[in-house]
Amino acid sequence: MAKTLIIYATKYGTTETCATLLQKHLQDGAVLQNLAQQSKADLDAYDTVVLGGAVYAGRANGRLRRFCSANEQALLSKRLGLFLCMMEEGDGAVKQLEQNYSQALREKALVMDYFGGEFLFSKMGWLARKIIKMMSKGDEDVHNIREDAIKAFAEVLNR
Ligand SMILES: Cc1cc2nc3c(=O)[nH]c(=O)nc-3n(C[C@H](O)[C@H](O)[C@H](O)COP(=O)(O)O)c2cc1C
Repeated sequence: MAKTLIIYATKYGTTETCATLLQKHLQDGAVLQNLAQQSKADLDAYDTVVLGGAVYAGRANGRLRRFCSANEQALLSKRLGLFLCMMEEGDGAVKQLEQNYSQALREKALVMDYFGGEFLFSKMGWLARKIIKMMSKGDEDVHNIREDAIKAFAEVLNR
């Protein structure tokens, strides 16, 4: 039985890409769970749980936030990893992690990081496309996944 469960929420697919990259770097054969397909998890079956989602207008994916608050007690008994996808970097990204995961989860986490993000225009609805086009001053897809951070995150959990 795999010992690690990676639970994630995504709107445009980037968090899923990052979760899959993380799965490849984890040694014990982690299982992926998309909260849009299955919103409840059998946490008893795993000793390590990774939570991930993306930030939109300063807030993490609602499915992820709801899962974290509904399962906080169970999550606090696990080896825990927390990540978020976003375009912000540095201090801004650290602030998003602090604002979107509870203090209890952050204190319990063995590892917490941001994995970067992407703008994938073909996957956005018209409103998001319009807003992001204005913000990024262009309509070219942007790929900014921090693969080194994903690898380093996995290495902590592999110890
Ligand atoms: C409508 C919209 C709002 C966004 N707001 C933010 C934001 O406030 N801060 C940020 O760092 N990134 C923001 N992003 C970037 C997303 O976090 C990034 O596109 C991420 O890769 C999306 O992940 P997903 O494909 O898993 O949904 C936004 C993207 C969209 C489309």
